[in-house]
Amino acid sequence: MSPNSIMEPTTNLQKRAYVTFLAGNGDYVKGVVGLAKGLRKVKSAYPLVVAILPDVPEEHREILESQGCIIREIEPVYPPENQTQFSMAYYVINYSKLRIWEFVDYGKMIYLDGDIQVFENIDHLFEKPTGYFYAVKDCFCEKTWSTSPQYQIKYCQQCPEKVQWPLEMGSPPPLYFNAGMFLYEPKLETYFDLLETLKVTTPTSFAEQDFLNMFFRDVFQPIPPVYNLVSAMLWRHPDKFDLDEVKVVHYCAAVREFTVISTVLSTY
Ligand SMILES: O=c1ccn([C@@H]2O[C@H](COP(=O)(O)OP(=O)(O)O)[C@@H](O)[C@H]2O)c(=O)[nH]1
Ligand SMILES: OC[C@H]1O[C@H](O[C@@H]2[C@@H](O)[C@H](O)[C@@H](O)[C@H](O)[C@@H]2O)[C@H](O)[C@@H](O)[C@H]1O
Repeated sequence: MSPNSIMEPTTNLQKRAYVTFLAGNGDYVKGVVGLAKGLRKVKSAYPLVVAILPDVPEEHREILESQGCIIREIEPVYPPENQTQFSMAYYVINYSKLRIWEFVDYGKMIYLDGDIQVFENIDHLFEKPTGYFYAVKDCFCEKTWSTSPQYQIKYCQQCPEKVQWPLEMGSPPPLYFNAGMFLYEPKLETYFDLLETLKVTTPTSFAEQDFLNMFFRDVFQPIPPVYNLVSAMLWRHPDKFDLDEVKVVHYCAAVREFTVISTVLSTY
């Protein structure tokens, strides 16, 4: 079958949506419901697509549909066989996020993790110039990074002025984004390239986040932390953002830190 006979869904470059990922029958569905409510509350003009693995129960699918979500079942994506110790064992299922590049009936999509809440409208991000991958720089200061050279020398890209990257360690790591929120353009060519590249890429601690950082390194455009405030930023780098300007909060923290997050956010 010649390549041009592959039936491609019609791409509508003006068609936009938010998209998240849901796996399993646990509490993440509550996060996705919160995300759907948050987007509605800030009067977003675009729907929320939920890419779900087959293990999401019918009851959860119905709850999401009742919240106006567009459900799309995807097949899991697994990294090559490996002995990698992921920073969190369950990260292995996060490679399934790569399926969202197949949603080519949309021209642009903003991916948001299910543990994210949107407090102000961010629809304007869709007007960003095409051809780039927009995301927020991550922080290396949490224990989850303890096996990384950055953590071991207390270097963080959020404050490179504090601990200089030593010359003897070569060039500093390239800018690195958190993969819990990003603006991207679904394209089949990119999708197939992602899957083929994954087959020959050794998995590392942060699973698909590391992989996406490697894959999009040349087109990654950092956007301000107010678009994906990784919770650790509240206690690690409070000087790097204005809490009054925060639009999106990413609750990716150990449970004990939720008290800090809720205390700090409740004062605003
Ligand atoms: O068992 C799981 C694990 C992860 N996720 C989805 O994958 C995202 C990324 O995982 P997680 O939030 O745990 O990563 P973090 O940003 O907290 O490291 C979640 O927000 C969910 O949207 C899920 O649905 N079920
Ligand atoms: O599978 C890898 C995950 O990596 C990222 O989470 C991490 C990262 O933010 C670290 O910097 C934090 O220290 C850590 O707590 C947090 O879990 C993404 O948010 C998530 O969507 C997913 O890609």
